[in-house]
Amino acid sequence: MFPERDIIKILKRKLSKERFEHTLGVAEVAGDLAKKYGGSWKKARLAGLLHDCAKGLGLDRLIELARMSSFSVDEYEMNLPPLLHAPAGAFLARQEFGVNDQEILEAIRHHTVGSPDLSTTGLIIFVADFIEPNRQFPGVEKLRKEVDKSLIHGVIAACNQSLEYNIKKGRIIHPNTLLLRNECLRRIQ
Ligand SMILES: Nc1ncnc2c1ncn2[C@@H]1O[C@H](COP(=O)(O)OP(=O)(O)O)[C@@H](O)[C@H]1O
Repeated sequence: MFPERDIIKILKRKLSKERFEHTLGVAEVAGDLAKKYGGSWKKARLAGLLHDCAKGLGLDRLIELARMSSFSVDEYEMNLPPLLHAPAGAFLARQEFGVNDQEILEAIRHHTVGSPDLSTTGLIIFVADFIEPNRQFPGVEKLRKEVDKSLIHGVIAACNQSLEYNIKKGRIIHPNTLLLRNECLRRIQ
């Protein structure tokens, strides 16, 4: 696996300026959340750095990478192109960046819609993607406060945000976001 500084150099070349800054923001917040909530700082940072490594690739390439990925890609993802950079990213993280740690790869693979059995690193990346400092959307401050309460409260609020946003947009909803929300609600009851 490459050292962090080499990964950052490659990402700077591959990603747009905004996406690169978002990536650094997610890595920073993910590291802080790992310290606060007992995850691995190193895994959280690496998963944060690499979570969007496939963002910006064309649809054909995304489909190709997602098909090659050892992670299964479901019908929702195959039919919703904005979701494909997650499984494609997990594939690239292993092939191009030499990441073999399953927890990091799964955090990347599930970062967009979530999954009911996410690890601590997976939960951290899922929320960090919403609250990193460059994110500005109505409700982001409220979401940051929920993350301050607990990681699980933060994940529930992030699922709510994502579900409400995608419903308002009239989109087909990937059910994993709802399953993750239910699982987290069960954990705090
Ligand atoms: N459960 C879901 N069902 C359908 N689309 C979703 C779901 N969750 C997220 N999305 C959509 O997936 C896309 C990619 O999300 P994300 O990777 O977080 O994008 P970005 O980092 O560019 O904001 C967004 O358009 C988002 O609305």
